[in-house]
Amino acid sequence: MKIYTKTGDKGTSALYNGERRPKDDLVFEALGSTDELSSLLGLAREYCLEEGNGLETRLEKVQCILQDIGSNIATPRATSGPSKLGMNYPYDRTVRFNIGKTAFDDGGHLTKELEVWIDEMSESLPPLKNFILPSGGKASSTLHLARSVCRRAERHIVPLVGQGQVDTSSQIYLNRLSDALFTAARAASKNSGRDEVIYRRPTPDRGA
Ligand SMILES: Nc1ncnc2c1ncn2[C@@H]1O[C@H](COP(=O)(O)OP(=O)(O)OP(=O)(O)O)[C@@H](O)[C@H]1O
Repeated sequence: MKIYTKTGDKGTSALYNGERRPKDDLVFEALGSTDELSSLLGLAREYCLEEGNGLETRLEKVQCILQDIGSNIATPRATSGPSKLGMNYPYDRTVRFNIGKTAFDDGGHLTKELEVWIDEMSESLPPLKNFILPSGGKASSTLHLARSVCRRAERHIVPLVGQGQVDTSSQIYLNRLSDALFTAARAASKNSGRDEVIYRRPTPDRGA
């Protein structure tokens, strides 16, 4: 089967439940920013490997989770049947994870994993006293870029969660992920032996 079906040429595309919407629908904004975030994490992973900072395994897991969040976004709750949403929808509260098919309810466990990772990394970082500018080598700067795209993905997902189209766990995970990526950027900077560049209030150059 060819990758180009040409069905998107008129500016609409399909969701996982078969529904077609214009490509500027919020759901595609959210899908697009999640996809962009995963692509950036792929680049960050390459730099992490080059710099030998050991962050790449965690980032790969995050990319897999983003894939699940993408499926969650692409399958609006109200207009999707159980065959698309998965076995555990409506959620079975006795089940620890409800990440069957396209439902995304991690019971807080994947988010907790991010918190543990943040706490571990923070232990060996100096306390934050200033604004940090995206900097600190290629891995660090790419992680900062990923962090800012993560926040855009969160902005896109918030209204969809508000409308009941996307699961709340996806939103909570993205919120924690931006903190994890910020901390990972700091850890990568430290590992590369580069000073964090901090914000200093700019003053006019002499003669200006
Ligand atoms: N511009 C876009 N931004 C974000 N997500 C998109 C966009 N276009 C498509 N998608 C999503 O990605 C999925 C795969 O993309 P694909 O390129 O096959 O879609 P298409 O443009 O509708 O089809 P085709 O490229 O074959 O004409 C789509 O089913 C849709 O959910």
